[in-house]
Amino acid sequence: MGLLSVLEGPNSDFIPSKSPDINLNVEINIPSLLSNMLQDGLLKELPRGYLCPEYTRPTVTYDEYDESVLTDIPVIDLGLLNCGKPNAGNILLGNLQRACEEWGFFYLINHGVPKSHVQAMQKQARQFFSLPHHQKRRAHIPGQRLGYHSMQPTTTPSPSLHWSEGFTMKGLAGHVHCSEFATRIWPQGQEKFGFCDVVEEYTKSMVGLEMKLRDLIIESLGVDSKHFKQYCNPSFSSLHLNYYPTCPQPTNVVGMGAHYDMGFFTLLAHDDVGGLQVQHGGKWVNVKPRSDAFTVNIGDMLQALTNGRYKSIKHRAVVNESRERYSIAYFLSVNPRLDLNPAPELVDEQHPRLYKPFTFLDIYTSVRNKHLDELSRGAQVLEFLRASS
Ligand SMILES: O=C(O)CCC(=O)C(=O)O
Ligand SMILES: [Fe+2]
Repeated sequence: MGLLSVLEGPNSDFIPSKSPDINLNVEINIPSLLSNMLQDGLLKELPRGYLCPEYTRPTVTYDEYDESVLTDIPVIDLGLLNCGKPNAGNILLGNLQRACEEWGFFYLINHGVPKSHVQAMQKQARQFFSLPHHQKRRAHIPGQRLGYHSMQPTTTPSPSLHWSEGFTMKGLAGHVHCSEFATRIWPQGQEKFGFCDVVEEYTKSMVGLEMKLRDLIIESLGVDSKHFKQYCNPSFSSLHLNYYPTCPQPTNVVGMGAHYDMGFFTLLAHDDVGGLQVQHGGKWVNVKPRSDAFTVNIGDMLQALTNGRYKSIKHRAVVNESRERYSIAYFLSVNPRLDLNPAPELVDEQHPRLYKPFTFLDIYTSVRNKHLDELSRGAQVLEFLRASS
């Protein structure tokens, strides 16, 4: 089979290469195709653009679990809300407060989202990413953090390409715009209805859960909720599907480089293949997927609104040689045009204001571009917004 015919379509996104890694003068930055070509022997080596510099190379492989640390990862049980036991609600709020202060990350169990909704969404993600490349590309919108990307655009610049593909849908109050994408991907097919129905059902579940969790997080801070709600009312949310194909050199690449999520918090549904790593106490920790749980990570905007009390956590995704992986991230973000100010109750003499006022939009229009190098080396964007600098 000729190399170009592997691209299976007229519209493929190969990029002319200055120093070709393969015989033809093209470099194909599509991890799923590269993975197949490496397996079939059509390609001998990973294209150089994917190889990590030493300092970002994964040091822990995807399934090395440190049980002693795993048992420390906080577990937040929403079942405590309705269990009828006295004081259960306060126990839940205390647990949540500690999880957000000490980790910025937790497993969320008894969350009320039916397993069937998660499984249906995972099935749709698998179906979408297994389409021929030219068909997935119909959902590609150049230059935007929206739609399908074979080169994932992440908020944090990365020194190497990510070994993953992504598909982002955005919308307000959980109404993510799905049907335009679906009609482009399947102009004649019935598949579009199935896809949109599942996305709608899943996001509806996520909105319910997101609101419940948002209110609990605010309650756990013991502050007036009005201050927080102005930033996420209506909720600015997005649904992001991740696909990590198998890779023959998993310790030389990253599925998704180290980053902090920018928003309020992220609800992540995993399949049973590990790959998420979070940084805690200076070490990378592999997070074992739990089929009964979402993982939740606090984002930078919540860190700023709480004046640094709740921590955004650095995380990344690693890949492996034998099992492809899918994850579904639901991001709750903030109104991009509002100045972010901490809750007044969280600023006092002992806790002076940590960050200057800034908007979410400022990050994209100026802050990020001024600090690309530091960010690609793992810095958090909030470091450049310190009130004292
Ligand atoms: O797939 C994962 O485990 C991580 C995904 C992630 O961090 C993201 O989509 O922001
Ligand atoms: Fe993330």
